[in-house]
Amino acid sequence: MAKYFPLFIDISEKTFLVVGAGNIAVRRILKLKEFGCKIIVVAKTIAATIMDQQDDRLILKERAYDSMDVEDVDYVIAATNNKELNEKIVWDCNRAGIMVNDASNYKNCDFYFPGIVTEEEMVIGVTSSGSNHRLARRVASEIRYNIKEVVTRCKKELEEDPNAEKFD
Ligand SMILES: C[C@@]1(CC(=O)O)c2cc3[nH]c(cc4nc(cc5[nH]c(cc(n2)[C@H]1CCC(=O)O)[C@@](C)(CC(=O)O)[C@@H]5CCC(=O)O)C(CC(=O)O)=C4CCC(=O)O)c(CCC(=O)O)c3CC(=O)O
Ligand SMILES: NC(=O)C1=CN([C@@H]2O[C@H](COP(=O)(O)OP(=O)(O)OC[C@H]3O[C@@H](n4cnc5c(N)ncnc54)[C@H](O)[C@@H]3O)[C@@H](O)[C@H]2O)C=CC1
Repeated sequence: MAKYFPLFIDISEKTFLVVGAGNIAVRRILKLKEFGCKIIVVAKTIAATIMDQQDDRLILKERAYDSMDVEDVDYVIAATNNKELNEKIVWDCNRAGIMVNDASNYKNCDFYFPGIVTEEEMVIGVTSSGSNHRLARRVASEIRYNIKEVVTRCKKELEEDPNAEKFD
């Protein structure tokens, strides 16, 4: 039975702390940015791709993580290449009652980061419930490829006949 429920949360007024700024963290930072939240990044080394994107919604702190960093944030993503450190971040968050995601250990996550597909106002999140990351990626990618056509066609059909339901 699937147990990860896709809550759609308004994060535009929320603050994320992302610890780490390598490949995985950057992928997530760029995706989160599309949803308008404030993001604080703490990392010993920050990837060049986001270095020039600093503004009042993306704060970059190039230094080692400190337990105090989880104070006053709403959600935390632990995405360093040090599993023990990610685990410590999870511990700090659990103690402070903050929702946390550990990119290196599916067992440590309060929430998963899904494969995300957006098309205009439509948002689709894909997860395999932590069971098969490659499959989640593949399925998200296939939906990404088809989404524009599906949304455009459904809109057109609804405009032509709002009562004609194709499927239940
Ligand atoms: C549980 C979860 C927790 C979380 O939220 O972090 C998690 C955990 C882990 N992923 C790992 C590996 C990989 N993850 C991917 C890809 C994605 N992983 C994503 C989400 C999640 N990953 C969460 C729910 C996953 C689910 O739904 O099943 C996606 C959907 C979203 C995103 O990451 O942006 C994104 C597709 C994005 C897209 O394309 O749309 C690939 C493929 C690739 O990158 O090409 C690989 C290599 C796999 C291989 O090679 O087999 C490892 C081992 C790390 C290590 O070995 O060190 C762990 C840790 C563990 O399993 O404990
Ligand atoms: N969930 C997912 O989709 C996937 C998760 N992973 C996991 O994600 C993690 C990160 O992987 P990558 O981004 O490829 O690593 P990376 O090596 O590209 O980046 C690691 C980042 O952690 C930072 N860091 C290390 N020690 C730190 C400290 N004490 N304080 C602050 N920052 C520190 C580094 O400065 C760097 O920015 C790994 O643990 C890996 O197991 C890997 C593949 C996919």
